[in-house]
Amino acid sequence: MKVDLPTRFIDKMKQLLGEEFDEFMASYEAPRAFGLRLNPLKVTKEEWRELNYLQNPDRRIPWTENGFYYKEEERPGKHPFYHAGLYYIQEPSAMLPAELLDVKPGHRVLDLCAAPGGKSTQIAGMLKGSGILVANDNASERTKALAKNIELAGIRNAIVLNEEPAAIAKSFPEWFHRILVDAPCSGEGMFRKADSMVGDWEKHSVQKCSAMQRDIMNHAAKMLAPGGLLLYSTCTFSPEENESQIASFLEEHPDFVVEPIKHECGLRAGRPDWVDEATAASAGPTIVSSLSGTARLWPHVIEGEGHYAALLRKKWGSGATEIELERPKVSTTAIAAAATPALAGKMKEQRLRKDGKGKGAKSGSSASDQTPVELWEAFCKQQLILREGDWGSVPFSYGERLYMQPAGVPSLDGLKVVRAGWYVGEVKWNRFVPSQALAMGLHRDEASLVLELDGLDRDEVIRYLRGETLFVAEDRIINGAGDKKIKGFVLVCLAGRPIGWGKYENGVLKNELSPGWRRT
Ligand SMILES: C[S@@+](CC[C@H](N)C(=O)[O-])C[C@H]1O[C@@H](n2cnc3c(N)ncnc32)[C@H](O)[C@@H]1O
Repeated sequence: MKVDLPTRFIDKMKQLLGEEFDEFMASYEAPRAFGLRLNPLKVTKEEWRELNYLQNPDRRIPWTENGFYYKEEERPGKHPFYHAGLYYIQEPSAMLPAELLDVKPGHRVLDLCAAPGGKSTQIAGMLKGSGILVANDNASERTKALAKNIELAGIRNAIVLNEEPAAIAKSFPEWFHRILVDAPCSGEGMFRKADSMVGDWEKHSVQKCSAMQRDIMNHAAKMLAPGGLLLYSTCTFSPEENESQIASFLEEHPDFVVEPIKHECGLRAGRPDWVDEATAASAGPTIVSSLSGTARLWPHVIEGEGHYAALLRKKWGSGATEIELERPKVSTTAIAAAATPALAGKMKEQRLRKDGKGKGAKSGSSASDQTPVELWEAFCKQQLILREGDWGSVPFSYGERLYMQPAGVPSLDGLKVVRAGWYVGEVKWNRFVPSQALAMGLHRDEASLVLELDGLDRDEVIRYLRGETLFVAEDRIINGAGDKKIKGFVLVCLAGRPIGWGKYENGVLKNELSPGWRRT
């Protein structure tokens, strides 16, 4: 493929790469590599192989656990499995940073520049539903895609913010075990992916990006608990935004050190020799030489567009103790007992009603005193089959909207909150209406009524995804509650994974997919 690269970029790369420059340039003529990353919350590698979807299911992306190459013509973004959240389509190199962060179940993780959510969904897979993911982006429009991708992936333990890092740092001092700063950058590694990136590169200078990155990193540093890990990454090649950026950071933050990354699976060492003279002189040789422990992916070495990653550890302070990793123990019975958490973030959509009563709870023909939390509990009893201890979260109403918020989150007061937790539904006309996010986050066996669409009948699946009503014989509805009449909300599944709700009565399944979730 032909890419018109900026002359200034070519000259700079020639100077940096020396003998390797021709190979680097030749990579721009080669076809792009396409990647998808399995969502372990939905499918294991073995199950994926059995689904037999990709022509070559064994083409692993070497530096990731769940990444696979696919051929462009396979178009996985169009497949119904995409709508079931089985995978995320992601540029192969972009799968590296989250993989390096060593996220474990129970961790509190911040993804500070998260939209549209590629790395957040990857991190959530590593958390396996336990711990807390705070996903933030300062671009309001982009947080919509972020929230949707988190919901599509069936993530239950995430909070989505739309904030500047300085604001978050006030609420979460030294709170996170892991932080990812996938920084806004000049995007030199994206030139082959999108022509527009070349124009953007001309507009956003390397210097401007580097100042932004510095500010973001300074705030990230404040939020990391002692002993925690901070992963800084960019999809650009410029040393100013990579090695020099990290050298300056380490100089300003003597409580951080480079945690060396293993240079295997095509990863190359970071380049201390590319740190500019002034920065190198001021940071000193110990810091500069440690930069060889950072990593680069190069498009002429691996199948992918290229990336830079630096893993930094915050040293233990004197007397600091390992921050507690236990998952907060909240049983499902606590759903009934829990009060609304003391949290009143500045939600983007609505203002918090502290009495827990939404507008919907008061409107409608038969006014009732039931709060959204009570209506949600009633819905849980009728429509869901919950297991004791399944949900480490507490219900939280925001106007008519109901969230399950991971237990132990500090006050979000004053922050712009896009999702205060797992958005499970809202009260409309005095009834609880389950959300698409609830459907996507449930396991098939957690719903009382389930319809498994016939995977072989693509037509039925596509009609459902387009928002059409389906006519379904009653004996096809799986009735997990046993004694219940088959009527009401049915969790519609494909290959055992939810894709949305339908409302069933007398052979008719009314489609409950909202327009934003339908396939066009
Ligand atoms: C490289 S992209 C992130 C991609 C994302 N991590 C993913 O994997 O899908 C960088 C993001 O940083 C966001 N951003 C820019 N300045 C920011 C700031 N000061 N604070 C937080 N996010 C910022 C941009 O809106 C953009 O979405």
